[in-house]
Amino acid sequence: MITVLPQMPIAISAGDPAGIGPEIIAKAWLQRKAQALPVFFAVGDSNSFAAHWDGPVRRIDDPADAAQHFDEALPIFHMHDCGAVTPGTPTAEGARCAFQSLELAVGFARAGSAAAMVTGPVSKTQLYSVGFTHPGQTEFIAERCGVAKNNAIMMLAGPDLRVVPMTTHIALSDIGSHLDSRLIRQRIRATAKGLMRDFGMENPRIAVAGLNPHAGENGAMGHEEMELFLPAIEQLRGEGFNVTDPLPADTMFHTEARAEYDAAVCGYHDQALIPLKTLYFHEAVNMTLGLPIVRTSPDHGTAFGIAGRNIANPGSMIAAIKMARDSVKHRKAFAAKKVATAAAEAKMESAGLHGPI
Ligand SMILES: NC(=O)C1=CN([C@@H]2O[C@H](COP(=O)(O)OP(=O)(O)OC[C@H]3O[C@@H](n4cnc5c(N)ncnc54)[C@H](O)[C@@H]3O)[C@@H](O)[C@H]2O)C=CC1
Ligand SMILES: NCC(=O)COP(=O)(O)O
Repeated sequence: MITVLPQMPIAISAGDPAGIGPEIIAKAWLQRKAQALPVFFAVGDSNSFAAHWDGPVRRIDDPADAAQHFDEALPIFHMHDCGAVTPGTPTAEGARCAFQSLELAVGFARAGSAAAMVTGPVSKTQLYSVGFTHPGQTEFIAERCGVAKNNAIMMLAGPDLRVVPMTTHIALSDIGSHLDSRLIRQRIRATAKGLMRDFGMENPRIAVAGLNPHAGENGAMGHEEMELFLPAIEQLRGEGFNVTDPLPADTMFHTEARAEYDAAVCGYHDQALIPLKTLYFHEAVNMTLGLPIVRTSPDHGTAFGIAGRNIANPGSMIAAIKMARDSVKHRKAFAAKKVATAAAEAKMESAGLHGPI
């Protein structure tokens, strides 16, 4: 007899209840069939969804029940009542709710009761005001997963462009003191490994953006490229990674240039995110590489200014759900390949075929 296992759902933290998170999750659910989306459930206060949407919801208290309701209603793992929600007007109670839904969704993914997690948009200002001490969700999730923050990579991915900021949510004036050769090596190495594991690439091509105009113009416009970037790049090439020299950042994002690499590793947040969001705002996904779990997110924020008006575009949320699903598949294939390679190695070993000929 064939046992049909229930579909493992994806957990989506609702984000700030006063932002567009609940609306885009609901709109993604409405498009579940047209977009062939996998089963997912929201994690949050089911009442806060009612402030944005009057469609069908079903409270669940076990992720395993999401699949049986998904056709008829949006499954919501209801945490507790988070107070009155006015779209567009964030509150401290709402921020605590967002924090808690994030924590719960990480737990579901870590426990294996969700196949992956997608995070709804949160406001950093709001989270900081209720005691959130991490720069962003990326670092929080990394910590909860026991991953050093430098090995958790924020990658934003659109149809033909993936970007990684080596420094994330810090002031421009602090970038110089954060960037060193070790961080550059960690970021590039983890990016390449993440592309292999989460995107099924064999030998990813990494383009490195110089920090200074014209990538420093041989030291005339800055020394970081020669003193920090090149030594790190040389070492990574020695380890077998496919990495460019630092490239002038202003000319590496046009159509033909993008075809030359699989990910652009950039010095700082806006150097990476401006080209990506300009090209693909409603299609791009924020994905954390280097975690034991799969985590994706829409590329945009809470958009308080349009919350409650039913005009939020769910494109990036839908892309985030699809990317999470695809990444789970890639990870399974990657793990299977590793097992097959290890088995072949063991066979060679036992047949005495290893060692010098
Ligand atoms: N992944 C996350 O949780 C992120 C959170 N944020 C947070 O969001 C808050 C607001 O940040 P902003 O810089 O204003 O960025 P934002 O992405 O919330 O909004 C920027 C602009 O894009 C529009 N917009 C955003 N998403 C949209 C959508 N799905 N459909 C239609 N229009 C959309 C907004 O109305 C606004 O005009 C901040 O507190 C920030 O910390 C920002 C980026 C990512
Ligand atoms: N600008 C990207 C962003 O804010 C996402 O950060 P995170 O909360 O996913 O770490």
